[in-house]
Amino acid sequence: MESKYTLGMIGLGTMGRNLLLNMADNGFAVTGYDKDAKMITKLREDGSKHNLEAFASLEDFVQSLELPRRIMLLVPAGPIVDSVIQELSPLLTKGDIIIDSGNSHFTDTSRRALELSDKGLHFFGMGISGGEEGARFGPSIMPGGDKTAYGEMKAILEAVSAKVNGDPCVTYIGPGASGHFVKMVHNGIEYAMMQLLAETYDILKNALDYSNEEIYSVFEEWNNGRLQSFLLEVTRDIFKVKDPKTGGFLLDYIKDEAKSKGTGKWTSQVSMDLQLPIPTINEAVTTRDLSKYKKLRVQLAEIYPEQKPTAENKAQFIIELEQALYFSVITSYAQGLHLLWQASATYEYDLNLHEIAKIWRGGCIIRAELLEDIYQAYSTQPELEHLYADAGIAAKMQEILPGMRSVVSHTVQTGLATPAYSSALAYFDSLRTARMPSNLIQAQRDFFGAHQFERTDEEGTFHAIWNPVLS
Ligand SMILES: NC(=O)C1=CN([C@@H]2O[C@H](COP(=O)(O)OP(=O)(O)OC[C@H]3O[C@@H](n4cnc5c(N)ncnc54)[C@H](OP(=O)(O)O)[C@@H]3O)[C@@H](O)[C@H]2O)C=CC1
Ligand SMILES: O=C(CO)[C@H](O)[C@H](O)COP(=O)(O)O
Repeated sequence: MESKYTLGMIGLGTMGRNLLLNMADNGFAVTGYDKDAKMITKLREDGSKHNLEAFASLEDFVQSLELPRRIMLLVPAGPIVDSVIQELSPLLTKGDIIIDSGNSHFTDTSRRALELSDKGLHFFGMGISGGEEGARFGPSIMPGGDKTAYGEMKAILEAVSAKVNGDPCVTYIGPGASGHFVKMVHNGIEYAMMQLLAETYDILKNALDYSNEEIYSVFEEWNNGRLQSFLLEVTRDIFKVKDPKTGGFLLDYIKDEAKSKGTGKWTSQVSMDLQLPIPTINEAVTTRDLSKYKKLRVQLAEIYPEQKPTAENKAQFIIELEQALYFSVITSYAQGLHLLWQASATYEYDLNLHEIAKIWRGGCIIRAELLEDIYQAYSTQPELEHLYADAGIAAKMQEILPGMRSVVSHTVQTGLATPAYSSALAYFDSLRTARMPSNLIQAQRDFFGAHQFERTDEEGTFHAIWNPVLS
């Protein structure tokens, strides 16, 4: 068989099929393989219009590829990736490249890279964001790992990625599993923004008594300003979709129990391991989990009935709500980027935060107007530890802080649950506290467990006799 294809895709579902079509549109000769015969047929039908082929046999698929072979996986993350690699690797030649573009856990990626390098195969983990439309017309791409392999992929990735001001939304992220790590944190920020928008919907509906049409208009207006983002745009559009079955709004017929696939949870787990707090992202993960306790929530709603959280001055409240959302969105990015800052040092990823902000400006789910400011902040201060410390961001935070306090005060006073908003404010207030009450925690630990403490006026560790019974 003639080896004429530049890249082969395994997994022709939502992401794989669309990314392959994107590559074909960009002039690359590409081919696909899937264990599902329907997907092969579907791609073959597309193949008549594009420069691509699909194989039903893994052997034929592998033989059709030029050397070194570039094989991308877009199959469900987890054990399926291992089983595909196991089936595939005996068919490969030293120097071939496997690119895992799914949402794999970064520790799996580190392990797979080691296992495959023992066999002389290059492996790199690559995050892709943008969903179906992004994959088809231009995603944001986060490749990490083997730099030689990246060199072999660079031209294809730059061609298919989204572009902002002509710049491709792809960059070499760093060594090891850094690509998958950065994609995981991207998703953590995604969870926080989605939760904030859900809470905003709840506030507009319950504190302001807004209809779905009115909520659409508010989101439309905000999306024309500094809050412009892909997530606000799709959220806005949800408020005009009607249910063909009932004629009502589809949103009103969707169960209030949120699901997840794991990337948000992993972000929270890693942040705990690294002791780098990201409470707003954690709240977003936790609140999805809490939503599943529907029966308990219904029972407790009867025991603790809610008071009507109506806001008095609606015109003023809506201004403050826009400020509070902006404050919380800045905080979500700040937490994610702070986690990347810490991970870069701990895992020696050598991350370039300004490059990451740059490639998140287009194609991905968390693309937003704000990323332009974030990109500028990290461009001028590559060593910036925390976004809050940037002068431009600090000026914005100072201006919108009163609105943030006013909204959270209202929801707390009236019992409207806003876990992400509340945690964003508590995080901000803790981080801007020069002297925290943590001295008391240290005293408590030393009192009951002789865990020792450090003093403000002398180097060293100390233990005190707090309890005369033990003296
Ligand atoms: N959907 C999205 O918006 C995004 C998804 N991702 C990630 O991309 C990856 C793929 O997601 P997505 O495209 O949505 O998933 P899909 O389920 O739509 O597609 C996966 C495809 O892989 C096939 N497949 C499963 N096992 C094998 C195998 N052993 N050999 C060959 N093909 C196989 C599946 O077939 P079958 O259905 O018969 O099992 C299916 O056609 C996941 O890791 C996901 O988390 C990343 C960014 C965005
Ligand atoms: O990677 C993505 C976008 O960037 C996926 O759409 C995301 O994984 C969805 O996650 P979940 O199902 O946990 O909400």
